[in-house]
Amino acid sequence: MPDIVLEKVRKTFDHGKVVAVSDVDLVIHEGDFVFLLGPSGCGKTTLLRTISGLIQPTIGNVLIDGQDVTLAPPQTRGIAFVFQNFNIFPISVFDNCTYALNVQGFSREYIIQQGEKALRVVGLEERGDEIPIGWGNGDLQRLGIARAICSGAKILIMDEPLGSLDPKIGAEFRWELRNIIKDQHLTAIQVTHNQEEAMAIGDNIIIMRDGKLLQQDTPERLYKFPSSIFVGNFLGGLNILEGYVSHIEGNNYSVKVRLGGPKYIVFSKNTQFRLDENVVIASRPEDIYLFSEDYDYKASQANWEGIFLADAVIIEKYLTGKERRFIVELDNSDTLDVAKPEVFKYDFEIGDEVKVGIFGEDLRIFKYPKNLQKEMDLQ
Ligand SMILES: Nc1ncnc2c1ncn2[C@@H]1O[C@H](COP(=O)(O)OP(=O)(O)OP(=O)(O)O)[C@@H](O)[C@H]1O
Repeated sequence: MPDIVLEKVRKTFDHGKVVAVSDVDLVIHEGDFVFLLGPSGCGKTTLLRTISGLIQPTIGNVLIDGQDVTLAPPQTRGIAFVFQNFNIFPISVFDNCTYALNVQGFSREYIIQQGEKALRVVGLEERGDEIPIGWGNGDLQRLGIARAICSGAKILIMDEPLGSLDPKIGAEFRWELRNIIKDQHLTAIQVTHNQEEAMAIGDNIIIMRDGKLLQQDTPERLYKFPSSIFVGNFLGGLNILEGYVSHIEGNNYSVKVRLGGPKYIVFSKNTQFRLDENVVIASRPEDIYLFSEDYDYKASQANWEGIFLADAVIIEKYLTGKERRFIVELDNSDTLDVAKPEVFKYDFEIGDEVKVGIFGEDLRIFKYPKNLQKEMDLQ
C-alpha cells in the first residue's frame, strides 16, 4: 500500500518568484527506504518539509496512508523528522529520547517502556543516564533516531543526517540504519549528497533538479537506465558521444558519432528517434573495454561477439585506489573515460594505440538536449 502520495505538489516562495518544488507527483510505499538526491537548492528540503507538514504546499495534495493530510498539522501525521542540526537538550539521553512523550503527558510506565525499547534498538541502552553534550555526530544520530522511534512514528524523515559524519562512521552506520528501519517496519526518506550511500542501502532513489522530480526507481534501474543525461551523469558519471541517427531498424538505431567517429547500434524501446536526428549516446566508464592492438579475440575465453570496436590512443592514466582510470582519444578527437578494477592486468602506457570496445546493450541513446553543457552540469 502506498504510504505517502504527493499529487501535483508545488511550493513557491516570495510571492511565486521562487519555485522550490514544481508539480511533483510521487508515491512512496510502506516499508521502503527512499533516498532523495539532487543538486543543492533543487528543493529536497522543501519537499520533505511539505510531506511532514512543517510547510503547506502552494498547490497540490499530500496523502498519508490514504488520508488527505495537506492541511493537517505535523504532529498528527505519524512522522518523525530527524533534523540535520540535532536538536539535543542538555538533559539525560533517556529524557532526550522520551521528551515528546513527556510533553504529551503519557504515563511514566509507558514512557520507560518506550524509551528503553528505542534506546535498545539504536544500541544506546547502556548510556541512558549520560548527558549527550559533546557527543560525536554518529551517537547523536542514533539518539535522533531513538527519539523518532520512541514517538511511535511509522515514517522517518532524515535531512542529511550522515552528511556531517566522518565517512568511515557513516559507512559503518548505514547498514545499521537500514536494519533498524527494516526491523521496525518504518518507511524512511533520507536526503543525502552521498550517492554511494543511496545506491548501497536505498530501496528507491528519487532524483530532483530545479524543483522537479526527474526519476524515481531502484538504484540498479536508475543506474542502468537513467531517463536523462543529467540523471545518468549525476549518478556515477557518463561518457557522452554526440552523433546522428544514420539508420533505423525497429527499435535499433545506428548512430554515427560526429566528425567521422565510430558507428554504434543502440536499442531504445521508449523513445523514438528520426533518421538524421542529432542524438547523444552515453556509456558508463566501467562498461568500456580496452584491448591491445594484437589482442587475440578468438583465443580469449570471453565471448566478444557483438562488441563494437574503435581505434583509440591512451592520453591519460591514473590510479584512484580501487580503480585504474584511462582517458582514451578516438580518431575524431572525442575522449572516453575508462574505469578498470585495480587488478586489471594490461598496464597500458600513455601514447599506446588500443581498441576500445563497447557492447550495444551498455549504450544509451538520448535526444540531443537544447543545452548539452547545462544538461551535464551537476550543480
Ligand atoms: N523559506 C524560504 N523562502 C524563500 N526561498 C526559499 C525558502 N526555502 C527554500 N527556498 C528556496 O527554494 C529552493 C529550494 O530550496 P531547498 O532548501 O528545498 O533545496 P535543497 O535541495 O534542500 O538544497 P540543499 O541541498 O542545499 O539543502 C532554493 O532556491 C531556496 O533558496
